[in-house]
Amino acid sequence: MANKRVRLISVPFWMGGSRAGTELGPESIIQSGLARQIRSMGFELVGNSEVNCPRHGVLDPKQPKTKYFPEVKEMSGLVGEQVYRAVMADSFPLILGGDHSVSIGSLAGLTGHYDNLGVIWFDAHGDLNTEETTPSGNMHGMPLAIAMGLSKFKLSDIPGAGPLIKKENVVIIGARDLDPYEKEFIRNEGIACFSMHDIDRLGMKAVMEKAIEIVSKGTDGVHVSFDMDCLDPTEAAGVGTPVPGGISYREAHLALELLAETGRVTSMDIVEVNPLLDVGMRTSRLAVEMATSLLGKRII
Ligand SMILES: NC(=[NH2+])NCCC[C@H](N)C(=O)O
Ligand SMILES: [Mn+2]
Ligand SMILES: [Mn+2]
Repeated sequence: MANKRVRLISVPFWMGGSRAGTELGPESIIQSGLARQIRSMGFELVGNSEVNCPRHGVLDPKQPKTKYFPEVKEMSGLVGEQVYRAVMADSFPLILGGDHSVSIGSLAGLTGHYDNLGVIWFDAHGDLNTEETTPSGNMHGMPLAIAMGLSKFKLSDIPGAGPLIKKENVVIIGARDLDPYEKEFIRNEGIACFSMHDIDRLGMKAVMEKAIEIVSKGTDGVHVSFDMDCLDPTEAAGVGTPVPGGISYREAHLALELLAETGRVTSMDIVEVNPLLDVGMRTSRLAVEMATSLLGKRII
């Protein structure tokens, strides 16, 4: 990778998933050796900051379809600011969640700089729900919809955010638990979604080649959003919404190694690690491996 400066941005936030534990994710990932490993790969760690996001919230019974909305919005603004600053200082933002609503902030900050950002969304889920379609009211099921401008709450409602993410610049990888509206939307809008079926059928190498082609076409940056629940729960148990039949350890490494080789990835977030649900620190350690693989770590 060309950019040798990495900035770690910790976001201890849980309210997008309405379940405590993901606020402990960043600390646990760092404790698993992330900074040391990044440095030993020859990167300069230019910062390691924590976003001062809301830690507690009160559920508003009148807003069951957008739980903890004020907190999610506040967090997104704060994350966006730090991500934007990192990009402007010519460093690679590596954002540690937190639940997946953290990516609303990542994308707000990134679009402040990139006009035509490509996004690869590794996830068991689509995260394409809106306040109209959500089965849970949990906002970690909505970030991709918000980023594309499908919900009432739009990326552009966050100060500093730039243009919405374009549908043709998005690729979802690892999906296996989509809600009815999400399926319909993916089909009707022709969103590139490589489900577990596609990974089984084509193999991860072919899937990644197609995905890379899609996010590279005409884009000025590529963001990788890595929801740890894309992985099989036997590898990554420490997530709030595990779904059987996920991406294997080797498939995940291959995917991220192929992305690293392109030299086009400009930012990453790693989300949904919940140390309270983990087996030891396995999921956190795996998160470190995912990050270093994307940054270019190789076996030989
Ligand atoms: N980032 C996640 N883990 N999202 C899970 C979303 C689950 C479900 N689709 C929902 O909207 O509630
Ligand atoms: Mn997700
Ligand atoms: Mn998920």
